[in-house]
Amino acid sequence: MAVYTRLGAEEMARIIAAFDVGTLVSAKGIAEGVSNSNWLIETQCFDASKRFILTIYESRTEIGDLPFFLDLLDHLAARDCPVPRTIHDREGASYRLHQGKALALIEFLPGVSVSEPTPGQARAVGEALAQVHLAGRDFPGRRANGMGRDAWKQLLGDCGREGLAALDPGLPELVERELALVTSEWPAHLPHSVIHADLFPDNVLMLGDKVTGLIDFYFACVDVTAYDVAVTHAAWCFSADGRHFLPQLSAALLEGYQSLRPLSADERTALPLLARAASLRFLATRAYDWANTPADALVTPKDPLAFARRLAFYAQDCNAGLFA
Ligand SMILES: Nc1ncnc2c1ncn2[C@@H]1O[C@H](COP(=O)(O)OP(=O)(O)O)[C@@H](O)[C@H]1O
Ligand SMILES: N[C@@H](CCOP(=O)(O)O)C(=O)O
Repeated sequence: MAVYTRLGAEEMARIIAAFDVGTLVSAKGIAEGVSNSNWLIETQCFDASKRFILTIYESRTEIGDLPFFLDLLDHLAARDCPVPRTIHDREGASYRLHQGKALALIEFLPGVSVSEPTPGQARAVGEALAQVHLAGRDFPGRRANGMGRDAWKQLLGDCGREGLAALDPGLPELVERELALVTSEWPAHLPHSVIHADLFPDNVLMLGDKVTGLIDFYFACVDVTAYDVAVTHAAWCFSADGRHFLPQLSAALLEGYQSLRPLSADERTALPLLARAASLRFLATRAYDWANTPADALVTPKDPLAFARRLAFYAQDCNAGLFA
């Protein structure tokens, strides 16, 4: 469930009236998602019925970052990437403030998030990711990766050796070794670009093999481009529990990506390390949330060990050639 902010019907109608989208017909809270509050909004504009997503940004999204995220959506949409456009209000602003929180109205896109992707779907996601990387090249916005190496160190440090060992006795040693490795060998020389940084299946809307929407750009930033390929690989090419690597999905994802943006030899060489880094990043947030989510919270924390298993997989010598 992700509706943290309660809005009465009249209040919702006043919010929607600030946009030139017709009159409010219905507003349904959306259960999926964990970070922000989302509603599916239906309006009537002359004879046409229209749908939008209203998002109220909660504590994890900095208001100062919204121009980067929302301008990026408009930039990518204008270059035919399958991302939702932001609906600007009657004064031309991409977000508004409401009782101290920011809110935005976003184009509704059709499609569903798949939970057991096929190779055809993985290929399409690889293509869509490359499309974003290429279309983002002339985006002028800048945002550092707030969930980069320093953040992983902080989050994993906060968990402590005992906290990690409570999840799995071998975890402290694995984390210590891998954190030292990815920090000392981080390939800062590789090309940078705008990256999504969280392109999991639940952030991709699809109809059959077609990507109809890439959503949830709220970790987007400028970072090593191939790191985004590694994040997407870790997110899509394993069973959800991380126990099984799915080689057909891996081949299809990389093929789709490279059909639009071929990886350089240096990027391919760095991908095994970047995949270990990507696994650490999600292990870090999940381990932290596992220990720190209050028991009565309306959110189910995600399993950190699913990413510890991916990390152990990518770290095996026999898998170093995975991206060759
Ligand atoms: N533009 C959109 N079009 C259609 N559905 C959307 C759109 N944006 C979000 N959603 C729906 O809202 C849910 C939560 O959105 P998301 O941005 O992932 O929230 P959170 O940031 O809380 O994770 C998605 O799983 C999807 O069902
Ligand atoms: N994709 C991350 C969780 C990020 O949450 P989101 O709802 O904002 O996408 C994970 O799986 O750990």
